[in-house]
Amino acid sequence: MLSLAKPDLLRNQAYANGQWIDGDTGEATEVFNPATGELVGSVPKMSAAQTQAVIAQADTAYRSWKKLTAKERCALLRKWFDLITANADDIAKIMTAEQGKPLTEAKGEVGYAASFIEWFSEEGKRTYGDVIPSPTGDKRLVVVKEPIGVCAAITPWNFPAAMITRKAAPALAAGCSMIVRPADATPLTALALAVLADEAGIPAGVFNVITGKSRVLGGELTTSPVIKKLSFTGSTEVGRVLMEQCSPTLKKLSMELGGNAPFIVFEDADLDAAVAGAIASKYRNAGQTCVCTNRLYVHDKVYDAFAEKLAKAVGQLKVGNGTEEGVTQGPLIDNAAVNKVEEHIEDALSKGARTLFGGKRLPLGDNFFEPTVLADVTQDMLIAREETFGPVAPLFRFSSDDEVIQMANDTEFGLASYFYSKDISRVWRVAEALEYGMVGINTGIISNEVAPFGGVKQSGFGREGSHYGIDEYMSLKYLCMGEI
Ligand SMILES: NC(=O)C1=CN([C@@H]2O[C@H](COP(=O)(O)OP(=O)(O)OC[C@H]3O[C@@H](n4cnc5c(N)ncnc54)[C@H](OP(=O)(O)O)[C@@H]3O)[C@@H](O)[C@H]2O)C=CC1
Ligand SMILES: O=C(O)[C@H](O)CS(=O)(=O)O
Repeated sequence: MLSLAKPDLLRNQAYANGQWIDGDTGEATEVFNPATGELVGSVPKMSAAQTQAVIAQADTAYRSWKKLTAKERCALLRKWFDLITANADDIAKIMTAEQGKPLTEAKGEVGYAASFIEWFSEEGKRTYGDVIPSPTGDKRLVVVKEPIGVCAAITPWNFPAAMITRKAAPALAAGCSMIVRPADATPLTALALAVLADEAGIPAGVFNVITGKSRVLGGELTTSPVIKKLSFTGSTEVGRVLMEQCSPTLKKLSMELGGNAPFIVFEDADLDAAVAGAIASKYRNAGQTCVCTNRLYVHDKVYDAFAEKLAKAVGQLKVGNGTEEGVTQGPLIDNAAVNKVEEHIEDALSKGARTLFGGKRLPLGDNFFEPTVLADVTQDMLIAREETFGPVAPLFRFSSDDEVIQMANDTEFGLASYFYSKDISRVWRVAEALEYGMVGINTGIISNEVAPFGGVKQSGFGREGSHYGIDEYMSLKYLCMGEI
């Protein structure tokens, strides 16, 4: 049993229209600790009819919520931010129990999640429109921004708090209501956020967390004409399905999908900095983030030195239960994730790659895998084309800028990319040539609340965070006044 300072943060009911509710299917989804296999909690399986009722209630709530001033809405968001910050330790414990990430990372994610609420509690007061100089003397032209309406979010298990607030905060700040359907594996963190939204005084029906079968609830959220916006974070495959389901009702969409990030080490790179950046980018959340480095391209002249340094640094990582002191890598989310890691490693080795470190499951539990470094990896291997979503760093060689840019761009994905070089001319040339939504230059960590997060190509579209993020939840209205 989790030891929480605020035990009522751990819920076994869904939260809708300001009420804690059971599912009318009479069934529940159990939530298990990926490190120990222990039961952490359970959540109800709501029905399609219940989901439809939540959508109707969220529509009613939206019509009142949008009438508050931005300042009034943002004051409530600020209270939510303050409560999350005050309860960060408890939320982190719940997150580590259901997702597995080390407590230090979980605490960091709670701060990251709260930062979106803080940011949009400020941005919400700056949704400025335009006054346009009229082309004719008898007219006056004005553009105003308006909340788009009832919104839905379908979120993944890898960031159980931040992927929710990165969507709910701008939506609520803009004057929308929001229905979140979190992943079955990690619903408890989302429900803890709902406890605090309720305590902050966010009105009933404005922020809702529903639980149940993804296809059943997602089927209602994507097809209801009342839902005007869907924001999804997850795999590209599912993103395509949801986009198709949303098309009859022409919803506004944000799609934060899969990645295949290149990490390029040029011959003039600071190798120690590059190793630190590679560790940060590759092994965060045990490699289970969409912006994790998936391929490392190292110039021939520094390949051996970098490989040796990286393997040594990876050997310092401590794998274990996220609640243990000093653990830097927890378990993967489930056995399927471990199987995918093994498949990528076995394929690479069978085609000529070498293991520099790791490469095996750990006897700590079903979902633990060694942080791994592979050498002599080539573009024909699975690991070059598919997102591993696990703690494996494959090293590729290159000998020229043109060659590595071609290899880095040789993917259907375009989310995050990284490179290390001290040559300012090369920095600009490579940054402009990389076909990605985000480029980390001499850093492996690029995510924050003030910058636009998102991708191109098959990594999706739309931007989250930054001053762009709130426009995803608003629409423009043009007022044309004649007879002046
Ligand atoms: N671009 C980004 O920011 C991110 C991208 N991803 C990508 O997602 C993948 C890993 O995350 P993962 O959670 O497994 O991704 P999935 O796409 O499988 O799941 C994401 C969410 O969608 C739900 N879902 C799945 N199928 C459907 C459906 N048919 N209808 C409605 N909802 C559905 C899942 O529910 P449930 O799990 O309960 O079945 C989950 O809540 C990787 O490819 C990763 O790169 C992940 C995180 C961030
Ligand atoms: O879902 C993810 O992987 C996150 O978007 C990555 S980040 O925003 O935490 O970097």
